[in-house]
Amino acid sequence: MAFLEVKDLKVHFPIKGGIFGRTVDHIKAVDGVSFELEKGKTYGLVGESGSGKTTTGRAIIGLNNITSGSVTYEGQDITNIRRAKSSVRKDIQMIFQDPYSSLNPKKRVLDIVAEPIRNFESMTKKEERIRVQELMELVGLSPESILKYPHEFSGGQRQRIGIARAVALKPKLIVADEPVSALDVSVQAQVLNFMQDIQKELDLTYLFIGHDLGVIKHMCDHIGIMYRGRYVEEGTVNDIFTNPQHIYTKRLVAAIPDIDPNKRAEQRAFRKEVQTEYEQSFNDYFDEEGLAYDLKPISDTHLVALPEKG
Ligand SMILES: Nc1ncnc2c1ncn2[C@@H]1O[C@H](COP(=O)(O)OP(=O)(O)OP(=O)(O)O)[C@@H](O)[C@H]1O
Repeated sequence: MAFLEVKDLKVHFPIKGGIFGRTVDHIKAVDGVSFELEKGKTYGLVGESGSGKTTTGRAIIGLNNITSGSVTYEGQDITNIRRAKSSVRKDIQMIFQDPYSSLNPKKRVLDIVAEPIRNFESMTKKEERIRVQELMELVGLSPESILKYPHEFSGGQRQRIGIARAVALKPKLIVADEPVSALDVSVQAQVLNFMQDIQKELDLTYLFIGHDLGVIKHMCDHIGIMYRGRYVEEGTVNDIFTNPQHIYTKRLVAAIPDIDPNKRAEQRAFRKEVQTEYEQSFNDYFDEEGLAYDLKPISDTHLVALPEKG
């Protein structure tokens, strides 16, 4: 049994129009996505802006309505997670992209981090304070800082507060939506390494949403590549980085900056080869609307749900 199974997930947003504000069309933000998460591992959802990654994560956690498909967590159907038992809702939490806007600037850290505790548990004020102080220590901030406001912290520290809030209820699964992309490059690695440390310490499973393949490679065991609401490819980190199949994935991999000076020539050659393949065979990979066709799976674990060509 998979820890989390997402099956043929669709999230369509209505587009209203006309004088009566009727639904005239839909944005197919997520249009048939399937994948499985293994306990204790990190699964990455990758794709360019607008490909549907965030909507997928938000739908799992109940922040977007699911149009069709299903989500199963430890064998229980949680497609409508807002109606699920509170023990399940406590188990799945989210870390948001931007620690500048996701923390209420008018609230003290104590109230920000205690919010999920107040929603789900009954603690005395004293117990709550002790719990938040412990969480501060866990994320590497001083227990006294619970009386400060978000603006008194740096970006990296703010994201640590976001992480403290996300782990306050001892969850098992965390949807991390681009948790470092709003941070200075110099602190990104610290926050990522910290996320890996607490993953081990708290036995967490991550659904890690990102567009930076360098970050994804560092964090993830398995990756799904999204393009316009669908999967184009899925596989282990090794599969995707050493043997990408779809031209879209190849282009993403080819675009990773050259860090290792010994591999620069190799990377340049790969980039050129990918560009030539892209120009020569666009019609083999995409239909007239620019939607990607399915390709042969790299491994048996592939769950690509795209139309067959032809
Ligand atoms: N609440 C909403 N109402 C209407 N359209 C939406 C809504 N949320 C997202 N969309 C649209 O759905 C599509 C997918 O958006 P989504 O944010 O999931 O992509 P993403 O891959 O996470 O991109 P980014 O990296 O920019 O966050 C986009 O076209 C977006 O404009």
